[in-house]
Amino acid sequence: MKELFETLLGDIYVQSFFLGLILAAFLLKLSRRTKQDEPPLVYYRFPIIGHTWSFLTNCEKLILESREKYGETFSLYVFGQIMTIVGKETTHEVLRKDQDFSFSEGFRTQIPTHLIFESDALTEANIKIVKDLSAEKLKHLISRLQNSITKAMDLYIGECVEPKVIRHPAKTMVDIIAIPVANIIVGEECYNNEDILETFMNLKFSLKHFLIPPILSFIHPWLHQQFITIPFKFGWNPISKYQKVIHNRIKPVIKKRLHDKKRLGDACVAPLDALQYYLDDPEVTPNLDPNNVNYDFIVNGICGHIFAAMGTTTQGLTHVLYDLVEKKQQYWQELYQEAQEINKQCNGNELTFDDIARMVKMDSFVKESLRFSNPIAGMPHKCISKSYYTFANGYKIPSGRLVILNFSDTNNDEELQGQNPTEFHAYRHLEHNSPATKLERNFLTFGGGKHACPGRALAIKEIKVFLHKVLLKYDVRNDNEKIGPKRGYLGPLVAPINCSLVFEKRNEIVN
Ligand code: HEM
Repeated sequence: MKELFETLLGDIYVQSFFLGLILAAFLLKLSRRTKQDEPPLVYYRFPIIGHTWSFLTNCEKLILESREKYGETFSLYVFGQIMTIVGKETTHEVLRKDQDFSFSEGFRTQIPTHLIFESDALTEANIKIVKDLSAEKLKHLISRLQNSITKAMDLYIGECVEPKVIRHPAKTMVDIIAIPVANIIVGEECYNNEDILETFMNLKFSLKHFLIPPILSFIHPWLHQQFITIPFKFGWNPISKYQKVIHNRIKPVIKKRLHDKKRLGDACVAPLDALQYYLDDPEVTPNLDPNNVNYDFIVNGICGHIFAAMGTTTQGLTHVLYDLVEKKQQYWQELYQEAQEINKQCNGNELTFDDIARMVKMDSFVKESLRFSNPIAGMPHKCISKSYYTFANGYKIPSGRLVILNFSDTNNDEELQGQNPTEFHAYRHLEHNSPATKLERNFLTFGGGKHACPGRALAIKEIKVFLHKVLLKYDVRNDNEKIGPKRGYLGPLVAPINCSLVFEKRNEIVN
């Protein structure tokens, strides 16, 4: 009895200690104020809740009104933490100063990818691979890219002699894009296996468990971080199933490639894909030992590529496709003519790199559509300066602060975008001779500075080739012309669109 009493008492001490801590954290939050030289903290009525509710339910209004009242740089209090929102003037300062702001650190506060498949060495290796594939080597990949896109379209859209309703276009785009991306990442020998393609299609979705509202951050953001990483402490890994698939498929390919290299020496022609970089490039895999290959490193590298490439490209492609269908009256015929001319010039044969470069109207349409698919505010960057950072506008923020880019401020600005910035004008970028891959102050889809997306040229080529083929082969319309796709936001993010599309084979004969 005495022992039980002592145990309970012990527990009570421990419980009171933690309760006390939580209470202290709450009280601290009640009196939370920013320092004088910090960006202004937008007024809020309810302590603790701060701006959380309006951030989730009407972010557009909150950001617009705060910007009008407090200026270009201001802070909000969301889910128990102060975050600083920067507008068009300061956005590029944040993107440029990679010593002071880190997107990967900011992203990790939402999804702890670093605990699953990332390490600094691997991230650097992957950036190098993508930069190389998406620039110099891209010319040599065009043929494979379009063959695999054609194959994927045949498989998931088909001939459509009779009208075919595609109920979940976003899912179909994932299925289609998985094929060319897998081809370029894991190579021709194994990309076509069903389990590999499923891995490319689904890996990203297995991380959705992390996208829970950070309720514990109301007490302290650290608690939410601890909470989402608890499962890892018990050995759980949401992508282990996919890591196994990749491991089993690439191991025999790697063994054969290394064997061929040993046997043939310089006469061995190295395949062109991301996988080969881990075997050939000392900057990617220093001290590769062919007799003791570090498969985990390569498998995790491939998971990193899938994570970076799949969701972004398919989301972009889905938006562009919906825009093409929605703005059919205005643009379809003109874009179809451009596609037809290019198709005639290449005699209906494979498109070359230059043919794709000639799709200038399509390129501008894609860029405008990607601009319109931007969130209201996003790309959280964590301030990683030693103690604080002073913006060019004089405001100071402490290290650890999350800085969010106000995309609307850039996208709605007439000086940056030209006339009527909030209206969809497909050829706005063509008029300024600004291709979709070009990073400029007025286009934030691919970020900017040293860490700007290195895969953008590849992604844009995939999207353009796919749409070129769609224009030539099909007529596409909304399943329900009257309703059309519903567009909106989920908090600051663009809500996924879902509206069935009908594909029907075109009557005109191409060529
Ligand atoms: C439409 C498609 C895509 C979009 C919208 C997109 C967007 C982005 C953005 C916003 C960033 C962060 C940029 C920054 O920090 O300033 C990024 C980084 C990155 N992206 Fe993409 N991306 C796309 C496609 C791809 C593809 C196809 C690949 C790979 C094949 C890729 C690989 C990467 C990598 C490796 C990084 C990290 C770069 C770094 O930290 O230095 N992306 N992407």
